[in-house]
Amino acid sequence: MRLAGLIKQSLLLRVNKTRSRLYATSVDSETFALDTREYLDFKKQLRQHNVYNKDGHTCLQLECRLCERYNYKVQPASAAARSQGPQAYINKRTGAFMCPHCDVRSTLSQALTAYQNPPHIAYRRAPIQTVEYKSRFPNLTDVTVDACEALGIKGLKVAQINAIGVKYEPEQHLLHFELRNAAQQLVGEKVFHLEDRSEETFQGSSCSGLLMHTGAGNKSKAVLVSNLLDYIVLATQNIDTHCIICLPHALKQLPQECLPALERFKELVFWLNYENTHSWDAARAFAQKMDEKRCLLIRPTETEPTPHVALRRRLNIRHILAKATPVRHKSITTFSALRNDILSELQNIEKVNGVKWKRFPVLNKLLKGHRKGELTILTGPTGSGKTTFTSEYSLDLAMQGVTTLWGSFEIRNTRLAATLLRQFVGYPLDDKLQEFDHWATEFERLPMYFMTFHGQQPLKPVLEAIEHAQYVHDIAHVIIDNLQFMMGVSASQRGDKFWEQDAIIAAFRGFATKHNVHVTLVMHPRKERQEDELTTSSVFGTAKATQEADNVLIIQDKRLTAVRGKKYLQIAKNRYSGDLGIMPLEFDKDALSYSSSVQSAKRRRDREKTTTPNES
Ligand SMILES: Nc1ncnc2c1ncn2[C@@H]1O[C@H](COP(=O)(O)OP(=O)(O)OP(=O)(O)O)[C@@H](O)[C@H]1O
Ligand code: FES
Repeated sequence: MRLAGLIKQSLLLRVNKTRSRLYATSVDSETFALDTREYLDFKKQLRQHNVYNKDGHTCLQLECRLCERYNYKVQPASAAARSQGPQAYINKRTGAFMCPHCDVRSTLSQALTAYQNPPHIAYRRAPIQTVEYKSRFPNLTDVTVDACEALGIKGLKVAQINAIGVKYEPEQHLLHFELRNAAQQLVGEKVFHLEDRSEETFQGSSCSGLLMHTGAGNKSKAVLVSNLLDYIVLATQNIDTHCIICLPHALKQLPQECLPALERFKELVFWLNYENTHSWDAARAFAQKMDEKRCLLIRPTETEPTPHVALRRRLNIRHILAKATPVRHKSITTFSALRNDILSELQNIEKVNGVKWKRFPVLNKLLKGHRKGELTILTGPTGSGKTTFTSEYSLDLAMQGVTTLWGSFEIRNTRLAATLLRQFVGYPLDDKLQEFDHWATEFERLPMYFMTFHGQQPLKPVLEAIEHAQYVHDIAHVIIDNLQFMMGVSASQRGDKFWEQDAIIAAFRGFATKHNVHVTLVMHPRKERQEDELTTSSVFGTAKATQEADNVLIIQDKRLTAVRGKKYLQIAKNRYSGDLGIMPLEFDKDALSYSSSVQSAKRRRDREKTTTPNES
């Protein structure tokens, strides 16, 4: 009981602390810094406890469990129902946890305890806070005809301005507008002094208020304006495609508490009043804060002035709106758009390094691992074991859960699968057929798929098949053995052949990047004299192949040219870490394996077999 009291007290204290912090300036509200690891842990917890959440443009939206409004015992089971309850927001840049219903803001770690499910027996949720904003203007009336005329907006009727919820304060001769947050709570007010045409903003403990005219229907687009005159002009135009929103502090500041109310919009058009170059910079900063991808701009020009000037000049407001251009081009990005990804990469460097091979520790040392989105080219002389090696290298990854798609154009799928199975088992099954069922059942559990193409194939259907498999089966690794089989028979001229190969490599490069899939291409080298060592330029075709590839692996066979020559795999290009080197390829014919670890395990087993009878 004492513990319960303590927890309740401490939670209340936290909430109160947070509330008092809200009284400070909005600069203070930006001092939260996202701890990426904490954020990822939080998300993991949400997933584990099946808490409704939605990744939005600037915030993670989730059901609020902070206060007594959330009752663990009577929660609706369906996610749809839970998405209707009180929603809280976590700013993805700062990590601030905000609940507009109770006007509470806290840090992630403070909020975390509320999401344990079921909660600790002694845990008590904070009491519900009521958001109470008391207006400074108790004597508001409907807007009068005189007040409407004093605005000086051409053609504006008093009924129109009253219809959008504007009120009039006769004593101070001002127009009054309500500021509401994401939960539609009244949290502040904005006024327009008719005497000197100045504006003022008043907010309560929260700085989350926006002035919003939604009109009829559920709109997914909004126009943002920076002053009340522009707001009145647009809100009285009956624009049925966009909500009209007035920023609370023009271009001076945009507190992060305002962002949750903008989450539902897929498109935000900035039609702002840029008084000076500073305000242009501010607008760009706002766009970044709101997620540039959904922001469009109307640039201040003679033909596209701010809304109330446009109305005065009898310009077509809807035409100007339609001309808004995206802030961001889909092919151009900025460092700030990438910074969270970079941070997350740095914090998860082991994951970024990729999946480690169990059979090839040397490859781990040099390549660091197998990563998605890369293009690997493997080459080597005819019959040197390219297919056998690729088969084992892909099997190793598939055994660790890398979903793999094989495109074997050279050898039939049955033969390839037989090789994979033998490598999986570690010995041939020809004289142990009784074991076949057992091993085949085990093998079937691997996430491996095979394309049914065989022989010469055009690129297009192959890419379509891969794209389908990638979507349906979440393929992470595609192997094409080998590339020369995708080249048309008709391209007999040398020049055409090179061009065609380059085009195929470029297509796979693009595919790897676009779908974040690792593509391994097996290629024949250009014909060179056997005694010459293969180099990256030995890869058949132009330099394009090696330029496009992230990794180039070459099987070097020195057995034919030197008495004590060996076979090894040379890492001739490694874009990720830059480490080059070689991996000896000792072959075990029984297991069709090049793996030193498989071979030493086998030697150990053999030794044990021979020593055991003597011992017994
Ligand atoms: N180091 C080795 N020693 C002996 N035999 C090997 C060795 N490596 C592979 N082999 C065998 O050589 C044969 C050819 O191997 P594989 O098909 O993998 O070569 P490839 O380079 O893909 O051939 P191609 O150039 O025809 O595509 C296979 O039967 C394989 O078991
Ligand atoms: S509903 Fe979120 S804190 Fe009360």
